[in-house]
Amino acid sequence: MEPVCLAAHDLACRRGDRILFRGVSLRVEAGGALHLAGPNGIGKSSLIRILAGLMRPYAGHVTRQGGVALIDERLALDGHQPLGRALGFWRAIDGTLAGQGDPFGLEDLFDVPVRYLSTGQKKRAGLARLAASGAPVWLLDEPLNGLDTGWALRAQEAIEAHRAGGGLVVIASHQPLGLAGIRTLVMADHVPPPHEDEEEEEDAA
Ligand SMILES: Nc1ncnc2c1ncn2[C@@H]1O[C@H](COP(=O)(O)OP(=O)(O)OP(=O)(O)O)[C@@H](O)[C@H]1O
Repeated sequence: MEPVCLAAHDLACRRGDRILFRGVSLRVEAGGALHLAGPNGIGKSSLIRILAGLMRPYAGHVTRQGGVALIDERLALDGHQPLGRALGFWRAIDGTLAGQGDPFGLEDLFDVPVRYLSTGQKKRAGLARLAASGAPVWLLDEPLNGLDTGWALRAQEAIEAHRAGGGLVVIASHQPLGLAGIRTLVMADHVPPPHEDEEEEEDAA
């Protein structure tokens, strides 16, 4: 079995003229879970994008072992396709097989165009695509947003099953999470003091 691990060393993130965070190091092994916690705008989504390799860090580096799957507020499914075909498109690209059951209760919606799905149904569709991707490293940006209580529990059960199967998860969430042994990265601990940005500009000049 291929090794599965996500690690980051001394990451800093700059957006516009602001350093959002610095000194973020983390390591999540197979079966592990890490919660990114902090208020709106602190940089959780930015960190997830850096971990996914979609954004370059201002400093530091990330190492990934194992394929990565991401969900965030952008639903990567064609809104004009019926849900069944939209999910099938990705199954063909990801090279995964159909017939993994219907853990997100979508079968009755397969003929409905993706754009007509409700917020929670869209979120379930995103989770179904993620689960079908076969990638061991899950990066989840607010995965429970829009889900009712029952589906939020089912989503967390799917995350636990993924971990039990040797996957790992990093989750940015404002919702309480009931995942066994999950660690928390408090983003507020990594916000630079005010005016540090300007000092940095002077150093660079
Ligand atoms: N392209 C950009 N250019 C400049 N600033 C940006 C850009 N994208 C995001 N930001 C800023 O970076 C900060 C962090 O945004 P981010 O989305 O990472 O926060 P977050 O912790 O995920 O917030 P939330 O809890 O609201 O989802 C915000 O102040 C945001 O306005």
